Amino acid sequence: MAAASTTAAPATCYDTPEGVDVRGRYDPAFASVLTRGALAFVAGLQREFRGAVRHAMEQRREAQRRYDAGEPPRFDPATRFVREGGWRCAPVPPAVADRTVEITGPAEPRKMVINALNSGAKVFMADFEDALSPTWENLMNGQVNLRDAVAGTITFRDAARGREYRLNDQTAKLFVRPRGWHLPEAHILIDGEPAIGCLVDFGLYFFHNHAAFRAGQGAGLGPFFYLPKMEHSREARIWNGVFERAEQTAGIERASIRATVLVETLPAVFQMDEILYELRDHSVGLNCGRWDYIFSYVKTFRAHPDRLLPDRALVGMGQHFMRSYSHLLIRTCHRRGVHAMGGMAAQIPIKDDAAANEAALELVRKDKLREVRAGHDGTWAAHPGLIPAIREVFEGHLGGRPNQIGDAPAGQEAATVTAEDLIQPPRGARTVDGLRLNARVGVQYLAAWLAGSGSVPLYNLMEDAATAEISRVQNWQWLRHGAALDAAGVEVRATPELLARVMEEEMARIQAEVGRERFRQGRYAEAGRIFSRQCTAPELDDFLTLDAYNLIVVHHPGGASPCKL
Ligand SMILES: CC(=O)SCCNC(=O)CCNC(=O)[C@H](O)C(C)(C)COP(=O)(O)OP(=O)(O)OC[C@H]1O[C@@H](n2cnc3c(N)ncnc32)[C@H](O)[C@@H]1OP(=O)(O)O
Ligand SMILES: O=CC(=O)O
Ligand SMILES: [Mg+2]
Repeated sequence: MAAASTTAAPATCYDTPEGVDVRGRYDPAFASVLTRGALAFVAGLQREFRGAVRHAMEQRREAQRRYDAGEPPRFDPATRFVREGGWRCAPVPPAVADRTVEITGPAEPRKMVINALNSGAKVFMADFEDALSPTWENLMNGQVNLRDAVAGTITFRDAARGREYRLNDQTAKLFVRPRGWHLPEAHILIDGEPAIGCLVDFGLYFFHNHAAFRAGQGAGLGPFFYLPKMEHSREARIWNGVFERAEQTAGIERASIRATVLVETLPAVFQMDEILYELRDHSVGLNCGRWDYIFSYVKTFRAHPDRLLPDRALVGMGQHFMRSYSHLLIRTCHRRGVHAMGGMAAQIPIKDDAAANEAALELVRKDKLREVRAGHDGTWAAHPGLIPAIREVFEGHLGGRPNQIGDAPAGQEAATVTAEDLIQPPRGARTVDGLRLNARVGVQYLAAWLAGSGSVPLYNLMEDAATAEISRVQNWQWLRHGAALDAAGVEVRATPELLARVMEEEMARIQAEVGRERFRQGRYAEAGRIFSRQCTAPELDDFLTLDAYNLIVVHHPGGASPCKL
């Protein structure tokens, strides 16, 4: 037997519990969050809840079969007692009573996390979802960033600009958004199956941060979360179970964890009371996730030619179905004593054109004024440069109060919102220019996502997975139903041949805009092929990011398993 070495060799693989295999690249920083204890916690969650998640995903498919057959989403007669009951959610945690402006952004890069926490917003929603491309590097760096942020030790040095980043004395409160239920985490296998992505995001973050968060940011409560893309209250029930299990494991009081659910699918708007009811001890409100909501409208009505959307740029909060959704959400939240959060205006600051910048800011102001007047308690900002204007609108309206949860409803409109209002088709023109813009934006977003960036500025707007999805499914819908499109006064049909021509021209335009070299080195050609295939697929892919996920999975033999051989 060889003599044992006196100096221990540095670890090069993860220390994993029974049944867990980590296939992502080894990195000592990642190993500091992928500890044996944390992985055992994630595995425990997966083992307890995987059956319920599988069932919920099957129920989504079953519901879609009904929508395809002509039955629209509706309020469930079986849960009328929940909608009509006089129950309320747990009181709002004092630490987050004021959520007038929430900045959002990906959990990686590190500099952005520091900027968001220092931005002057009340809350920072750190995103593992729409704004983050779920590469192994992004996810694990994101966990490291958040751990250091909660500890208050996060710093960053931008060597090229000679700039140091560190936290201010006053920072935003942290909410974390894990991925949706549908996304796997292929770099971590549990009992031979890919882990459920959101349980990895939630589990690692909760395990490492619950104590520091409650002692610091949460004033005894927390951690706080945003929960995306749910379609039914049974999915909220699973989250509630996950929270209870986490609280028990950590030995902290029940109802410590709090979460805001994004109402961003059409089926979920008919389930808002039921979702809040399932999470009533863990809830801190609902949010109007407008971009995924529009995406979901197309998905839900994919089989119905009488539900075609107009050009993407025309589907705003002014459309009747969107206004109805926002009013009903506000009324529902306030009846139950929690925040009704507004959504994201897509405009971002425009650096090189003062007039265009002022026009963009004015659109953001108008959007926020509509929200606060309707009764929203707070809203989202995509960029730190928007925060002063948004604060001014919200704080001006609220006059020093942290929220308007207890106010009388702003109008009668919400009291009379019907199922018909919620699904009324949006109005406006459908054009070949709209088809083109969808292609140009969809391809550039997908190229960025494949290269690791999940939120990008394109044509002076913020684009993320939710906005890009609208571009994809709208083109698919128009082609699927041979929509009549306006081309400078001439009507043309949306066909695969038209899309092929448009794609060729738009790919050339993208190359001209980004430059030949960047185009060649980027993943534009690959993104173009994927986007064309998705727009012409006989069956609509459920998610752009699910279809493309395999292209960003990188398995490393130096992960955990070889060390166990
Ligand atoms: C549909 C939904 O789900 S919406 C929610 C999900 N989407 C998002 O969260 C999008 C968030 N926003 C962003 O990612 C960015 O603002 C983008 C990609 C749109 C634009 O980013 P950039 O091109 O870097 O903007 P820009 O160059 O103007 O940035 C200026 C500074 O602001 C910082 N910044 C910009 N946006 C943010 C943000 N959301 N959070 C923190 N810092 C930010 C940049 O880091 C940069 O900092 P620096 O001066 O220290 O270098
Ligand atoms: O997540 C937010 C949305 O609009 O989608
Ligand atoms: Mg969304």
